[in-house]
Amino acid sequence: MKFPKDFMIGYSSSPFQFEAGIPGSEDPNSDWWVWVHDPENTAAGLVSGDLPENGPGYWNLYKNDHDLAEKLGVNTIRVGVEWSRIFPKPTFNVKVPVERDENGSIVHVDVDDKAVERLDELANKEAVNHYVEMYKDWVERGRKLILNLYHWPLPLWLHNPIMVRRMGPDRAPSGWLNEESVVEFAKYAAYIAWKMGELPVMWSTMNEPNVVYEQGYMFVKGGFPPGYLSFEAADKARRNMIQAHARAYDNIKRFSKKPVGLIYAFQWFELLEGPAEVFDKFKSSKLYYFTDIVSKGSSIINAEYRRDLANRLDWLGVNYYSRLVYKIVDDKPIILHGYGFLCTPGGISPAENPCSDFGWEVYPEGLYLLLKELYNRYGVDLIVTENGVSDSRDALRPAYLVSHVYSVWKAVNEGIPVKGYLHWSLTDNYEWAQGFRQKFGLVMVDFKTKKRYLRPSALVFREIATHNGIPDELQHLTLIQ
Ligand SMILES: OC[C@@H]1[C@@H](O)[C@H](O)[C@@H](O)c2[nH]c(CCc3ccccc3)c[n+]21
Repeated sequence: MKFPKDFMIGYSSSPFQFEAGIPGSEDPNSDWWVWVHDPENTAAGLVSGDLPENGPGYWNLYKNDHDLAEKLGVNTIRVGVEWSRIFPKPTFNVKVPVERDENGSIVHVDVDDKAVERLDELANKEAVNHYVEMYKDWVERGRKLILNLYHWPLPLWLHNPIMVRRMGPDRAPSGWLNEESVVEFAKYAAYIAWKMGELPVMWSTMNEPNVVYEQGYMFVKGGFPPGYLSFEAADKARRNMIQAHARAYDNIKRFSKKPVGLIYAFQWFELLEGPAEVFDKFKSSKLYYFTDIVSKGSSIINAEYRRDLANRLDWLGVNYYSRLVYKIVDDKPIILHGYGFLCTPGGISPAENPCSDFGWEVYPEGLYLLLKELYNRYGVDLIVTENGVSDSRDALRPAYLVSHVYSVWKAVNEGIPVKGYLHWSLTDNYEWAQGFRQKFGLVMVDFKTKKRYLRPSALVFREIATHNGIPDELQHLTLIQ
């Protein structure tokens, strides 16, 4: 079972979860930083109390991890740049032309050469140069880099989550709830494309915008900032993030010819029983809303076509971990516990699939079904930009890895243009509100010594990467045929 010769195999990471760990690498200027250090959040059990400054230390140890990645046969990594490191101070004063339509939507932001030069004066040059140094180290090994501009933290001057939680979004810097975030994001995106355009083979504007507004304003028990329950706020954040993606897309294109995509949190939505047409409508409105709009310009809910939002998806990053299982009762979708993300940690689902330490059901079939559905819906190149399992004993991961790679291979073999498989992740890292208790690494990290240790799955991964597919002698591990 071989992939095409230029197939991308590797891992994904994010700045906030991997960079800090060695003294001097801290970035205290983001909403997530203050959020996980907030004593009230810790006392309330919203966050774990673990701190990112005790993390894997990629900011300083990047050469070691790149060496390790090479040894494991990695040819591509998806990484990020932290907005709050680049612009620790507000960029509002760099004025750029903004055009609105009759409804006040931001349809155009024009960040030109003069504007990026002025942003360059505001930028934290030490951070900029360090990112260039880190990522050049990888690219100069003749390997590929995919650069994602936003993976959840916002600069404090844009979003103060403690103030929002205490005083409400109208009397605090409210992040994605405020339309100015659209303009500031477009400026930040343009600046990075101008400054680092030579490094990546492809761009992504955002990682999982849906998780940011769902966890921040709806499922507020998950411990995401600002933990402010409001469906209206979730809607507003979603609207602004859609616009921010589109305006960033336009401005990256001014400074770079590389493809610009979006990395999104998908689950396989499975219907156990009930009318399929009701379920498909539900899926379109829930799962495909954001990507429908940035590819087709409209969605099942927003039928009004937005030319300024359409055709802004050169490629689609698919983050897949598990499924969500529903039944339809009186035309209403009811989610079934025990399956998918609602499984019991360390338990077994009703379908007899094992569940991870995080309580996520192992369901590799879902990745194949999802890739097929996404290609039929959007017709763009796909990359599995995240897939992995929280598994401290490495008991599930060998079969999890081979089975999901098999699902990708099956899709590729049917002509679906999946261009890569990036595992989540190379090393253990800081799992947001969960801190260090979830272990997603192929490689274990001793967070006291920062030493890295290969889990057995790292060797399984190496066999797959160096073989560029699943070697015959590993096919017994796949849970699916
Ligand atoms: O939870 C593992 C990883 C995170 O470490 C990544 O930063 C994030 O991109 C990511 N997304 C998902 C799937 C969606 C999800 C997010 C948060 C909580 C539960 C599910 C899993 N993960």
